[in-house]
Amino acid sequence: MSAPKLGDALASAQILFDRPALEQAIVRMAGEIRAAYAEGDVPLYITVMNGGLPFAAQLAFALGERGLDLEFDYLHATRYRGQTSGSGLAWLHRPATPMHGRQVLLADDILDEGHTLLAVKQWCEDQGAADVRIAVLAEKVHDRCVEGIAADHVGVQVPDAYVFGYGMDYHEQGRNLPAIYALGD
Ligand SMILES: O=P(O)(O)OC[C@H]1O[C@H](OP(=O)(O)OP(=O)(O)O)[C@H](O)[C@@H]1O
Ligand SMILES: Nc1nc2[nH]cnc2c(=O)[nH]1
Repeated sequence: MSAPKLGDALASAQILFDRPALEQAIVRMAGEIRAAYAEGDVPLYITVMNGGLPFAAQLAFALGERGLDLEFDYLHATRYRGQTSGSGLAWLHRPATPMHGRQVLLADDILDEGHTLLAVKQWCEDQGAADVRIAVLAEKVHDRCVEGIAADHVGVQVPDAYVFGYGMDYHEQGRNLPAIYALGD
C-alpha cells in the first residue's frame, strides 16, 4: 500500500507556527539554556533522531552564538513507526560518547506522551550522566503524558492533534517543511 500523499495532508492541514515564529522560539530557548549552564561547561548535546535533527541544528548554532560549546552525539529511538500510536521503544542507535559525570542536553522535536524521552532520560541516567536537561521544539497539550518526564525548555505548545513539519513526519514525509502543521480531519 502506498503512503498517503503529503500534498493531500497539506491541503486540509492548519498551519500552527511558521518559520519566523519557530526561529524566534528557538532563539528564546537558547537564551534560557545558556543561562542554565555555567561558564566553561560543555554539555554533551544529544540529538534525538530523526525528528530532532532540524531543531537541534538550529538550537546548536544559537547556543554557539551565545558562547556555549557543545560536544555532539546522537541517538535514534523510535516509538511510532510512522503512525500516531504504538507501544514499546525501539533503539536504533545509542550514543557512543561516555556519559559518566557529564551534563547531557537532549534535543528532540516533540514531547507528546513522553514515553520516548522518559526512556531516553532514564537510559542517560543509568549511564551515569550527572545532569540531563531536555529541550523540545514542541510540547503537545493534553493530560496523557506519562509521569516522571517534563521538558526543561519548550519552544512552542501544540494542540492535541497529529502535527508535522519542522522535523516531524507525516508518514515519513514532510520533515523538511519549514513550519508546523496540524493534520486536518
Ligand atoms: O512523547 P512521545 O509520545 O514518546 O512521542 C515523541 C516522540 O515521537 C517521535 O519520534 P518517532 O518515534 O516518531 O521517531 P522519529 O523521530 O524517527 O519520527 C518524536 O520525534 C519524539 O521522539
Ligand atoms: N510527526 C509526529 N510525530 C509524533 N510523535 C509523537 N507525536 C507526534 C505527532 O503529533 N507528530
